[in-house]
Amino acid sequence: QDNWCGKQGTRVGFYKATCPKVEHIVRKTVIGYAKNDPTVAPGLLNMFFHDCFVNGCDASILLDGPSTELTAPPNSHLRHIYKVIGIAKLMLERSCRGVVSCADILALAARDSVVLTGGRSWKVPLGRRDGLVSRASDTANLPSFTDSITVQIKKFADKGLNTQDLVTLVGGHTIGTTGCASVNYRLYNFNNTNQPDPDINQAFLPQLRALCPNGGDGLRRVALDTGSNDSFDNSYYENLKNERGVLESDAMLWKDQRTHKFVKVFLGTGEKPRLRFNKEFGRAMVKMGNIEVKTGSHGEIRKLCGRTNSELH
Ligand code: HEM
Ligand SMILES: [Ca+2]
Ligand SMILES: [Ca+2]
Repeated sequence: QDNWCGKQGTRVGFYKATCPKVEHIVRKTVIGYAKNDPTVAPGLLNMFFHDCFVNGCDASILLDGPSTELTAPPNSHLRHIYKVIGIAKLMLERSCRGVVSCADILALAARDSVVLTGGRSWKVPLGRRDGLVSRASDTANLPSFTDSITVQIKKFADKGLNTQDLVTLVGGHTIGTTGCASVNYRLYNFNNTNQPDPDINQAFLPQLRALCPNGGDGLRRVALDTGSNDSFDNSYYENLKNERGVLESDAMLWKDQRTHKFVKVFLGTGEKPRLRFNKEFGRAMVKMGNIEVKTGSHGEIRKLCGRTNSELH
């Protein structure tokens, strides 16, 4: 635990003197890719989460090579997202060589992705340094779509995030898709009952079955927020309420009192305090973005996001 510094490691405006164009360059790059490919914005957001939860927000997810995090199953749908960060890094090396970390580029790109899909912006504290290790096996502790609420709460608590942060951050599922492989088991033979998961809305079930046919291709993608997967809005929570959550871990948020109350708050029907999802999301992202951040003399500023500097010699 001594190779990272805690919460105060990052700050807004970290590159103000050394690379004033950093935000502009990252945003332009993200826009350039996202306008031709709807998987880019959700991919970048998902990638930032998977980076922060494994060895902290240190771009470990971007290191390439055999048995790195990127080769692990939870990240297999993110491989093509790597090039967006790679290009932004190339442009930044031209303007301000050796200054901006890949971890910070990913933090900015995740924010830009939310804004591009209609979410509210926030200021991103910067100053993360890039990590030196990336192991596929370390991704085993990422939250899974079959995790109970108790396990979900525990995994977030282990990273300093509370239950409200959990419900807020999983709201990232308002954009993007999942592979049918993470859904099929709910649709046809749930827990060896030969029946679907009873917590799926009866009218929604045939819709979902049509998208993920029995025995069909597990790589087929379906929206996580049905009807609104390209828009960063409240609809995800409406779907949870209507038993139209696609992942089992999402559907459980509505069933369990510990998380139910926060879903209700975002639907405007909960107890006080009244919180708005679009505002709370940015706040929770800043918190997630500070997980086990490396600063000072820890880590390095990579020259290429896919390789540690020592690998380049
Ligand atoms: C309990 C916590 C969570 C679980 C169990 C979970 C699970 C999943 C799963 C199974 C997928 C589909 C992946 C695939 O098909 O390969 C997914 C996608 C996604 N997740 Fe999560 N997730 C969680 C939290 C989060 C958080 C905190 C964020 C961001 C703040 C996030 C953002 C996303 C996004 C944007 C996608 C869509 C990716 C794409 O379209 O490429 N998730 N998640
Ligand atoms: Ca990491
Ligand atoms: Ca949505």
